[in-house]
Amino acid sequence: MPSERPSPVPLTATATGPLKGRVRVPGDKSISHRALMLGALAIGETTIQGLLEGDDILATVAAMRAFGAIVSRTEPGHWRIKGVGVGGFLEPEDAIDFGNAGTGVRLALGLVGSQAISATFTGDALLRGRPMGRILDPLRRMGVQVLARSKDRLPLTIKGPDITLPIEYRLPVPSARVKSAILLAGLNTPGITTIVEPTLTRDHTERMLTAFGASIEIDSNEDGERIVRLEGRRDLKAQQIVVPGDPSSAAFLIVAALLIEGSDLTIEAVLLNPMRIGLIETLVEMGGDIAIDNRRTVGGEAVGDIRVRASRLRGVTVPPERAPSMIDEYPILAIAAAFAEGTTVMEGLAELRIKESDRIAAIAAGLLANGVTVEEGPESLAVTGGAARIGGGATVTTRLDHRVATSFLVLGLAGQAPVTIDDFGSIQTSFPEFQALMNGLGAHFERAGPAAA
Ligand SMILES: O=C(O)C1=C[C@@H](OP(=O)(O)O)[C@@H](O)[C@H](O)C1
Ligand SMILES: C=C(OP(=O)(O)O)C(=O)O
Repeated sequence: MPSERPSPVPLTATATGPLKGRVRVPGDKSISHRALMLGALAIGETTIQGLLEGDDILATVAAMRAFGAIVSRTEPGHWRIKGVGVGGFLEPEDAIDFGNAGTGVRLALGLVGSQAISATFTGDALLRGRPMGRILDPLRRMGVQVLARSKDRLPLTIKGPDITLPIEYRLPVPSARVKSAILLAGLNTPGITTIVEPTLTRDHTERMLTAFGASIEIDSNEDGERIVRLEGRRDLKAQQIVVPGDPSSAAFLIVAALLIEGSDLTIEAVLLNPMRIGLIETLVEMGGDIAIDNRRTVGGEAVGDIRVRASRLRGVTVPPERAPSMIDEYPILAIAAAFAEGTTVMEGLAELRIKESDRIAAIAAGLLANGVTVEEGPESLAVTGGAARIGGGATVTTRLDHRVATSFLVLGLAGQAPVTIDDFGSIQTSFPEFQALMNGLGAHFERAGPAAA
């Protein structure tokens, strides 16, 4: 299991030539977690093609096995999962270790919370430090018991009642994971579980529940808020799922191609769910030459090929209401902003303080170390770009955060001087192929010795 990480290994990225050709990125992380979880509850055998094989998803595979689902890998990216039926999870013998996977554990707490079993969840040091209260509070209202040594942090044990209560829950924060955890708990809850969503968030759970044959309705109320109603205790039917490319991974290639002169890169078969494309919208506003070809629908999700040509960017103000559609992309947007003419202001970033790391602080410190002008606010970041020389051999502290690590490697590839990250191990969680894929496009990375303590 990924809980104890190997010693950190620094990696240096140096300026690379134009990125050209056609590439694919690994499967979407959000959809990969959900496909395994719904497959584990469905009747019959679900097949998944294009599953992300990063550490986060492998932790979900192990968890679904521990609850009784039969999961096998038939070839790279191809998996089969035989479900146990709604309400059929077995009580696991050992603690379920989610490593670094914040999404995995939060969705699983919901999925397992309404089963009449007891299960203990844990994770690596970073995950044990992250708050789980926003998931546990609604689960407690459904009747789930929670036992935690330290308030609402891992490791913790949950015990589902014989019959969970359906709730109506108005999301206090725009979080797809909170919404999804409650809907997953609703699957084994008699009656109707209702979510009121004042601000839209990614809707992969709703789309996939529909595909698996759940009884789910989506509506809006007179205030324009989105209402999701799920009737529980209905069978799910196994599906054949094709996971599109992860736009949050494609984001690194998109920005690299925009910044590196002479690039003309196409990233094929990327998920284009409207709640995931805020970064593309922002980069186009900044003057990025980005075109979408071959638009199609795959398994109920919009997909397309993204063609990116190197462009001169200018700073913009990114409105706070766009945050849910690009929440994991601010680190790489900040790198793009460092090369843009003028200042890019990013607002409404409160959620970034509680991701794998405090991402506002991590990005600001990394950019400052590389000579970029940054202003950090409690919920905002302003980056002034266009400096003559970006990078300078500075070592960036990634705080074990995969998005921070990958973003600063892109800075090194696009900048005038090399950039070193203190550890590239975290990239395994979401984009294990990053280095090989970039090498294939001509990029060069150098491994240094172990990081100084
Ligand atoms: O639902 C999901 O799969 C995710 C939702 C987002 O988190 P929040 O829902 O907490 O905003 C995102 O940051 C995370 O990487 C994945
Ligand atoms: C926040 C993220 O995910 P998680 O919390 O699942 O690690 C992310 O992938 O950027």
